[in-house]
Amino acid sequence: MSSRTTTLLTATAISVSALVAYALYFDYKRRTDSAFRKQLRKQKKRVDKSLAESREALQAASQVTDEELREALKAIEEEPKPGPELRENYFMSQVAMGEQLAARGEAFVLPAALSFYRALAVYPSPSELLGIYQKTVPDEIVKVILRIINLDVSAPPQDLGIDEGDASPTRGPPSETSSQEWDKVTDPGSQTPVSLARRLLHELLSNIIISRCLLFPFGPFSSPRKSEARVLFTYYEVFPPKSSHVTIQPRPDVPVSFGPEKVLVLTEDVAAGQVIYKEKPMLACLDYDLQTAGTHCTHCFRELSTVASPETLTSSADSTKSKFCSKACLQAAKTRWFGFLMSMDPPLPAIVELGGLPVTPETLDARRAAQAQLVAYLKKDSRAGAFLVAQFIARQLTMAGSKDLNPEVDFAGVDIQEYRIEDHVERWTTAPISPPEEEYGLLVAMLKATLPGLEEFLSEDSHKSLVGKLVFAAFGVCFGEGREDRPASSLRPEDSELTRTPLGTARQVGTAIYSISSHLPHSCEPNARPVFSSGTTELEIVASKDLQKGDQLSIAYVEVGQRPDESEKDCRLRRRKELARGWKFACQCPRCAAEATSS
Ligand SMILES: C[S@+](CC[C@H](N)C(=O)[O-])C[C@H]1O[C@@H](n2cnc3c(N)ncnc32)[C@H](O)[C@@H]1O
Repeated sequence: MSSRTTTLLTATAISVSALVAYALYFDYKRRTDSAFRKQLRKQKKRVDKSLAESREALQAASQVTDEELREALKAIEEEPKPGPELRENYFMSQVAMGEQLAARGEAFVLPAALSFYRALAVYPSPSELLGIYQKTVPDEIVKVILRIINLDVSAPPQDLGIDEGDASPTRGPPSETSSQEWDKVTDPGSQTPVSLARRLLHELLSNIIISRCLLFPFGPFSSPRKSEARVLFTYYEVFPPKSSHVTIQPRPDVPVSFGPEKVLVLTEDVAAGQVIYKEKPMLACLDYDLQTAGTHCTHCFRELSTVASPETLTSSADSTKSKFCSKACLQAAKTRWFGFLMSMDPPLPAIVELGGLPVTPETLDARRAAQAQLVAYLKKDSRAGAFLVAQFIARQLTMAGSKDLNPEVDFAGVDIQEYRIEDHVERWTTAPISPPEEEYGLLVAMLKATLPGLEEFLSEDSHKSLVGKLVFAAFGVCFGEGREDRPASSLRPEDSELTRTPLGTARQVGTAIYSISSHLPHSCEPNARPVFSSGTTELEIVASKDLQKGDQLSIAYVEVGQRPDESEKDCRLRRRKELARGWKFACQCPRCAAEATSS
């Protein structure tokens, strides 16, 4: 027998005999000693009382009313607050206390939640800490913390006291947080911490929308802000994924090079007709006439006549009457953008409803009306830009608000957890276009009606810059040879939104944006073509001829073939006009150069 087994058996034997001995002694005393009996009765009363107290506390924790939480919140607000130098210690002690209370069981749910809340209120990056709580603190406590935050939302907005120009996200655990970050938690000139909910909302929005994309756009190979260095250094190493058989490279400085600053280069030989890579869209907007006709899936554009029973949202929740070809499409749209943009669902369900928008018939009506106006705007001259911008904002928020920060497996078909939609878009160049004035107002109204405060983060300039990025990267999704029945635009060609498609924008069913293919330049003599063979928005880039490793890929943004009634000169002129009007560039492709000298 091993010494360990012996020790265990000995220990068990001793405890069993000790228990038996104690039971015999206890029984003897109870029968013979009246003082012992009295003491026992007293003890029982004490135990009963404390049990009743715990039961009450337990009930109080699970049934704690908003009123009680509001009082607790008020009491916390009145507590003296630690100055900047003591804030970190205060944070540590509140987390430690929260952990101790949480370990004491259900009766301590409320006090534990209050301690965690106090810690959150002084932490420089509350949404990050909330994410940590969600992974490490018992669910019932997190629920109470979220309820307190929601109550906090109704507090009047205060000056956040955060320097927006330095709103870089604080990453890493609390110990890595710099002392400067701890200083940011307070209003300047006062010791009152700003409303936690406002700080959460502000942090979420400024980190994502403002600092990451709109106010500080930077070119793909230009010097990054410090906090973004890690992302920039590795971005082009992991994106595009190896399976796409292409890399993004700075344009080589050779005499016949044309167009964009960076190019897509093949990493292996491919034969004519071979699919080089496939990718799903980051954003997609069905043409208005098809959306209202209900003939195509709002998410993947699949024709619904090919589907047994399309899915719809309950009618009251969807002002657009959208239809989906499958539960998967309905779910994907709902969680990524549709829920935010086109439904009456809470805008940020996964974290907490930070908007503070009271849910009343009036606020719901206002939200519904703003959504309907935005959708109706699509009709006007078939403009998808405003809707794509709204989708882009919605996707950033829903991704950031999602509990597990799901990887973006839905586009480019790869797990690129580190790089989200904004990481791609911020690397794109902004085209010099001015969207119609009313567009900005419509977007602002929609954001305001969905998540009040959000509209402050979309300035006219940032809207313009986003439209310039998104519209210029847009592809026209065409099935087969394209459709014949797209309503004609009444606009001058230079004012219309054009999409990249060799079949012509007039033949598309909708507009979609792709992370890899946005980098494909135009050539009037392209070596690859976009194809939608699955009858959905999934894009395939197919080689038009045998290609070799190292070749730069190009596609035709417009119809490049010489029509029967056209001379070579006319064809050249038509292509160049369309490119200049639609994409504001003078085509410098080899064919244009060659034809310029021959004519
Ligand atoms: C594929 S690139 C843009 C890539 C990426 N979306 C970005 O913004 O960095 C498209 C841009 O490159 C330029 N471009 C593409 N093809 C061109 C061509 N044939 N001649 C001249 N410029 C071209 C135009 O400025 C066009 O808007």
